[in-house]
Amino acid sequence: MPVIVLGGVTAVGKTTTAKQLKDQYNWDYIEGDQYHPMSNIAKMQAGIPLTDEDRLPWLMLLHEKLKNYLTTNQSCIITCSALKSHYRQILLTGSSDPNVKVKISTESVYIIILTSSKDILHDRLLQRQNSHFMNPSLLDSQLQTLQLPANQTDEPYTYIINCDNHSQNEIINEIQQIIKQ
Ligand SMILES: Nc1ncnc2c1ncn2[C@@H]1O[C@H](COP(=O)(O)OP(=O)(O)OP(=O)(O)O)[C@@H](O)[C@H]1O
Ligand SMILES: O=C(O)[C@H](O)[C@@H](O)[C@H](O)[C@H](O)CO
Repeated sequence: MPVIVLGGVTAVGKTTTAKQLKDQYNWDYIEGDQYHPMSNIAKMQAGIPLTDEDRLPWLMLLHEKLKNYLTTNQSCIITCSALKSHYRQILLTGSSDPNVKVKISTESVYIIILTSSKDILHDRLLQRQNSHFMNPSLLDSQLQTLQLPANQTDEPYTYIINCDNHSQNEIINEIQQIIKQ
């Protein structure tokens, strides 16, 4: 039973893709943004980038969710930017100590980072700026913070999908291929 974390910078399509997967498979769906403390939402609204410290309690909460789904062998899609390798490690270990080893079984975990070009993201952010808390001015810092896995050996559970020139159905197909492997 897969537990999928959909990551990537703001406006890359995490929520859109998660909702389509939920509708298609009837899997549970956890919208990561709903677990940010209000202080984080206020910072993002004000155009202030989150720090590692700001993100830590949020990542820990999402780790608990992920762990519960894995231990009860239920499927779930979690949206969570998971921009840095260290954040993905926290999602899996529940600890910010890089020396703590992953204790959960990662064979059903798929952290899928969606990517897209800055121009596309910029246009999307401007289009939705009156209906979403995220301040479009944060795009640069999101892209600077994004750290893709160096190689599959370092992060065997992390995958990347470049969404440019892909229809929504093609993105879903790529995810289906990843979880079938
Ligand atoms: N593949 C796509 N093609 C065209 N538009 C898209 C695509 N995916 C998402 N969008 C649009 O881009 C905007 C951002 O999408 P979405 O909310 O899914 O991104 P997100 O990664 O969840 O963003 P955030 O993390 O900032 O909440 C929405 O207006 C959505 O309709
Ligand atoms: O790690 C982060 O900086 C945040 O999670 C952001 O990515 C936002 O929550 C999201 O993009 C807005 O929806």
